[in-house]
Amino acid sequence: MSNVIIQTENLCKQFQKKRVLSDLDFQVRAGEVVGLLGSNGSGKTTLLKCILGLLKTTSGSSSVFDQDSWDLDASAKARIGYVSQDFALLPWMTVLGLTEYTGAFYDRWDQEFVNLLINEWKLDQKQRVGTLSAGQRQKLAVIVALGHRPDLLVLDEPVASLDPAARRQFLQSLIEFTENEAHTILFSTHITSDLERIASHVAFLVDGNIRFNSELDSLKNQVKRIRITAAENLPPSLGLPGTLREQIDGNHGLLAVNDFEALNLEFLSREFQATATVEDLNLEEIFLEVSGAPIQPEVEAVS
Ligand SMILES: Nc1ncnc2c1ncn2[C@@H]1O[C@H](COP(=O)(O)OP(=O)(O)OP(=O)(O)O)[C@@H](O)[C@H]1O
Repeated sequence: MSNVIIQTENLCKQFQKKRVLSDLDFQVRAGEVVGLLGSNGSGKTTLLKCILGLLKTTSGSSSVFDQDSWDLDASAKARIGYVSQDFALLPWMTVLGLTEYTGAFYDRWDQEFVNLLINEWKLDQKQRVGTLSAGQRQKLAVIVALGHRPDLLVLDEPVASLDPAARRQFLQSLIEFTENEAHTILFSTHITSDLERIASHVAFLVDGNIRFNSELDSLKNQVKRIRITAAENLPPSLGLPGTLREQIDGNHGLLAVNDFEALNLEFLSREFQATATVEDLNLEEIFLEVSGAPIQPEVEAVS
């Protein structure tokens, strides 16, 4: 059996004349916790909805559990948990009532696990859903999505309304959820620190396409910032492979590269009599480099 859970090939999504996703290839394998990072309006929600068959792709293909996303059968749908950004919960029900009501739709609903999460996340079982705060409602929506212990959990900005303590607790529960059983999680976020805490893989959505989709650690080994000081003025471009950004100012250069391991630093000293300092980047800095957003480090070498 294939361990590919999600697969898109040449996926395009257009709204009227506006192209949001363009020839997008993406893969998520069993057991991965993938954080989808992208700026506002980059198409994260659109991609998640195409994957889940809630939006029809304009062209290309998308599948989940080897089934066409647009044509998922009931058994495939039962293996998915999804929390959208604009989730709706029945306001007149109590917290407990809503979970029990939802559970009736699933064969493998785990009310004991649900009750545990309600307690851990400090929700009041008897409170009416309509009177919950935005953060409490978000917690409940996630609990409802977890109750049938889905093989694939898709969360669109799951922590947007949660305060830092609640975010930490939520992420801890999510980690436990994935550690105990082989679950696959795809979640979109713009909070890179959360992503660093729980994701095994990171995918950047930039200009309608997935720019990187790799393990978090290997991403950090690949993408580096390099400060160069040469004996004489440097040319406008050093022509290094995998350059994401290049700023040259006289004999100083500041580069970001996406394949540091393949880079031959000796070439720099030979060609330009240059010395190079290599800097590690955190995930936020990597995203800014990959997405081509303006960033501010000085070109001058640090002493
Ligand atoms: N139904 C729609 N009709 C027309 N345009 C749409 C529709 N849905 C989304 N869009 C547009 O597609 C683009 C991507 O939107 P999407 O909601 O997928 O982005 P996002 O990355 O999830 O953004 P955010 O981080 O702000 O939630 C936006 O420019 C949005 O205006």
